[in-house]
Amino acid sequence: MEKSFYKDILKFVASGEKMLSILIDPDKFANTEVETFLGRIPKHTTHLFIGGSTVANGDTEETVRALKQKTDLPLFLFPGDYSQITSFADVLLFLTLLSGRNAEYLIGQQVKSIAKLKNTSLEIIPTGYILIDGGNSSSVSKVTATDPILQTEVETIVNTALAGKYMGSKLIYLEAGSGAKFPINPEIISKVKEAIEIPLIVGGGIKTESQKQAAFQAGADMVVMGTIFESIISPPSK
Ligand SMILES: CC(C)=CCC/C(C)=C/CC/C(C)=C/CC/C(C)=C/COP(=O)(O)OP(=O)(O)O
Ligand SMILES: O=P(O)(O)OC[C@@H](O)CO
Ligand SMILES: [Mg+2]
Repeated sequence: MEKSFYKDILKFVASGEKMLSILIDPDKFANTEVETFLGRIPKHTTHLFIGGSTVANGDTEETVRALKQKTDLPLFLFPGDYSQITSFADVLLFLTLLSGRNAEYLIGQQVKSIAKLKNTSLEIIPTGYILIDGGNSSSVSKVTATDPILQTEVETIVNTALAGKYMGSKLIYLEAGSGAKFPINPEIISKVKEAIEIPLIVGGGIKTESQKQAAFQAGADMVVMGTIFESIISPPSK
């Protein structure tokens, strides 16, 4: 049977085994030090996400190729822009920014990406992406010119996740923004998890083991950590 990274995620969820993804921003990553990086991220890392809100053209592909040579971890593209798509990765998280009302990030980018998807074997996973206030102004908010949903707007967050599910999202990603001051409140995570059966990803501002465990206990199936691991290696002179 053909390999499916999405089915693997469903297996994790079914067994109750939690997933940890480390986010690599190609602009802040030294490709020559991939081995050092891989040696220092947590042993229980299950996935690598590669992407950034703004990444110079070609950088994502170089980083993906460097990683591919040194690891068997699944490489998931988590792009801020369709130009970051490269067929050397395993999966493309086909994001739609459900929290915003900017048509460019609801459908514009997705249409632009199609030319890049012809002749690739990337597995495409429709992903409803919901930006929630993390206490500071995030790059995603700036780049997309959209406001995050406030953490007090729990019903709106839950309804947004459900609407995403009915529109076909196979994953829901609750995002507090890279480098968020505070992560998403566990209460929000549990309310969303109660409402949707599809796998739930949570990220943004998670820096400590206890924050990670709190997200898992509340119902996150996968936690994404980025900024906290960026200091392991820094790029030469980007
Ligand atoms: C082509 C497709 C299907 C999607 C791309 C276009 C869409 C809809 C993107 C969603 C909105 C967006 C801009 C997401 C960016 C996600 C991301 C990689 C965040 C990480 O942000 P950093 O670049 O680490 O931020 P800092 O630079 O502040 O650390
Ligand atoms: O960089 P941090 O704050 O860990 O956030 C990770 C990810 O959710 C950002 O898109
Ligand atoms: Mg970042």
